[in-house]
Amino acid sequence: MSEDVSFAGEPVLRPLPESEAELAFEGALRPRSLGEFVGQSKVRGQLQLLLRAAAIQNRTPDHILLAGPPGLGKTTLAMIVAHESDRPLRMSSGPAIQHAGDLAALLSSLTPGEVLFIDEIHRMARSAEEMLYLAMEDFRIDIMVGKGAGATSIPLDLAPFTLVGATTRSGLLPNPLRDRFGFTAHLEFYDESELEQVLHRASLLLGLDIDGRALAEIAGRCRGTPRIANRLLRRVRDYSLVHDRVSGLDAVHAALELYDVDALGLDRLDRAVMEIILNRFDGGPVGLSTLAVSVGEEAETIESVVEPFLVRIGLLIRTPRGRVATKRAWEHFGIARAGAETLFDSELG
Ligand SMILES: Nc1ncnc2c1ncn2[C@@H]1O[C@H](COP(=O)(O)OP(=O)(O)OP(=O)(O)O)[C@@H](O)[C@H]1O
Repeated sequence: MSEDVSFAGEPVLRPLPESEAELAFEGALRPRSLGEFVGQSKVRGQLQLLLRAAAIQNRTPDHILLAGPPGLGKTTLAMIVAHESDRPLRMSSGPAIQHAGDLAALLSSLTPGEVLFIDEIHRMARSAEEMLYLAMEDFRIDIMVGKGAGATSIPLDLAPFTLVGATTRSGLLPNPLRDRFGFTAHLEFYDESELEQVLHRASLLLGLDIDGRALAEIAGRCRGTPRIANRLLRRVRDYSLVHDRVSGLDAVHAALELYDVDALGLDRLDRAVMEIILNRFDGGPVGLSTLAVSVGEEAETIESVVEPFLVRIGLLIRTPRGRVATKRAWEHFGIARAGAETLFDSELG
């Protein structure tokens, strides 16, 4: 059985109750304090300072913007901000706030000191965004009553609150909104040693007895993303449950092969994209829309989910003429080009 482990004085982690361990959705594995939160040490230090200063002055912490790709811990940190400042948390999302009235109802119902988390804040309606400017700065909103010439605005004071916004597309936020956050944290992808810590912690909570080599193998294939790490760990757990004779590393290799995750962490869609570029477009360049149609996916999915990873691990480059496969891509997919240098070389001169 896995040993107890504490994170720098944090509560000792013990396996979840059997029922919860079996249903261990993300929530059950989610860190509940900054001490349990693995990696992102700079962000953790900045948040800890901001929260402690607010506590000393007995005021609500400044508004916080959490930016970064999916699965890196933005929601987790929002929950930790509420937990560490011992304040209630209210959760919403940009898509759920499609009118200023939606936001007015939300803001006016907040209790003093409440933490309001708005996920995907870049997808909030513009009219609501403009209402947020005054709310963030003066804890006040102006409610428009009536229409046309007879319309009047009624000021409504709000309870002081802390807004935590999360976004995967910070470039889409208008400057007036971005400027009103007292602190913006940029979450980076995790390195393999941090992901091994995430996995070790999750294995303790899941009551999994899995060796370090197996955790290292998973860490190398989860695209620098804790959400993916935990998901792959659960698949390995399932595989070991069904094939109870299989050891840690064998279970990892067998499970990840079954779920189509290769040695670099590429999944089915990643490989489909790369194989189209390599085989159908001879390494590229190929435009985003052509690529999306060829693999039958939305261009947005290709651009915001698939490509950042392929670029980050050096299989793809984005050029003005389109996407181009790198030499490493040809090697990884074991496709020899007949003699000629890859376009990648000529692209870079
Ligand atoms: N630093 C971390 N340490 C340990 N586990 C983590 C960490 N960050 C994230 N996780 C795990 O990954 C899961 C996903 O994290 P989270 O939901 O916070 O990501 P997110 O950035 O909000 O994603 P999205 O942008 O898709 O909403 C969490 O449930 C948690 O179990």
